[in-house]
Amino acid sequence: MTDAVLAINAGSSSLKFALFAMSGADEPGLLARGKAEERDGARRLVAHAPDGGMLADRHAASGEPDGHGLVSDLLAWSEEHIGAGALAGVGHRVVHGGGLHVEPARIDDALFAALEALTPLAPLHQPGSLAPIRALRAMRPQLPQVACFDTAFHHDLAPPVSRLALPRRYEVQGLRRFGFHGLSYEYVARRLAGLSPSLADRRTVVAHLGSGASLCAMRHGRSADTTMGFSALDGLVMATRCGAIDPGVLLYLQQAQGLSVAALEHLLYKESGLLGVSGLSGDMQALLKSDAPEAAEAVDLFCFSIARHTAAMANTLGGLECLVFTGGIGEHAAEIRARVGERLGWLGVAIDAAANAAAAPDIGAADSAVRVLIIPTDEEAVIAGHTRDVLLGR
Ligand SMILES: Nc1ncnc2c1ncn2[C@@H]1O[C@H](COP(=O)(O)OP(=O)(O)O)[C@@H](O)[C@H]1O
Ligand SMILES: CC(=O)OP(=O)(O)O
Ligand SMILES: [Mg+2]
Repeated sequence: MTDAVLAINAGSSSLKFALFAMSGADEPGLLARGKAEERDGARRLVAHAPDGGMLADRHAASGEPDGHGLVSDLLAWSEEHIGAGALAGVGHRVVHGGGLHVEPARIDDALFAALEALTPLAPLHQPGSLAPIRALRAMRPQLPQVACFDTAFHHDLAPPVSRLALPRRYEVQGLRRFGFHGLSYEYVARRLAGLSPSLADRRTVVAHLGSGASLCAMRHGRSADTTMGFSALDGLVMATRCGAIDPGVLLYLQQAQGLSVAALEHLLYKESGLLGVSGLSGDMQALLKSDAPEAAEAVDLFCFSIARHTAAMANTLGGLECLVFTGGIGEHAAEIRARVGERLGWLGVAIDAAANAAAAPDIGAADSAVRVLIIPTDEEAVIAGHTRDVLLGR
């Protein structure tokens, strides 16, 4: 087996991963893809071959005192699969790179400490990004690890897009809008360019709709604007996050209702969004199946929020010529795509019902002024490509 890289995309409760061959080609070759998660006192690792065939479905009882269980399961399985000694390095999605970390970089003590210091900026994500890095540093100090930043794709956003309307002294301290989901947007930008250069030059809004959700106003393969800002709370309504909210609400909850900072953080990141409005679930599939009126209202607010912010992104671009859906909801929820498309009819969006139901790559109606595409994202492929390049020194 040739040398391989392991790409880790860690979330708050699960860890998506993929193994890629370290070929010299532009796109590293996929060897396996899977998920490791820990819930209800048990760990589970599932891996699939590129053709979808099952490679592993392993279960273990929780109880690693150092919390390294998922990572040691993953390392053990990876090395069994590709052969001992064949793992050249591990790449990670690191949600926050702050203003300083843009290029993918080999992780040393100094970089790890710098990324830990950014935790308050992404309290839901940064600990999840750093936990597998910490575990692997302890288990395999010699194994090269590379950080790839979700903020990087948006790093050259400039005022007014990047600016918060706060006193200047805060901007001097580094408070600005950063933007996230950059590895996904980088993948989509590459795919658009691969489809045709003229497509990449269109004024495009990419809707990354997963548990976290954001939009990117994109043109010529670059970010022109995005709905997430200083933190991953801003913009769209999400699974458990509120999205854009009147800051006066936060003052009211603290002043009039006595909510602590910790309680407020929990409310905004974990109890709001689709979960908060439905009172049932933050999972779109569950909400679409539910008969409860609150579930329908949560879905309606989600679609409204996407359309409202798409209009704002179109404003930044000076028009809308292409709309791309990606992420778990964007790729799989035809009803959400249809409802967003209906709301955006005034901007020239028209979705073909049959193409949409079939999740075709191109779902725009024949008379749509806007191209409408579904592009399944692959953050792990982007991580693997960057990791290989860093390891090869290019
Ligand atoms: N067939 C489907 N229909 C509707 N929603 C779906 C479908 N498949 C996945 N989803 C939704 O996609 C979301 C997860 O998206 P994903 O991009 O995997 O999330 P994450 O941010 O955790 O990576 C969930 O809300 C899930 O219900
Ligand atoms: C940045 C972010 O929101 O990530 P996720 O979608 O994985 O929650
Ligand atoms: Mg995601």
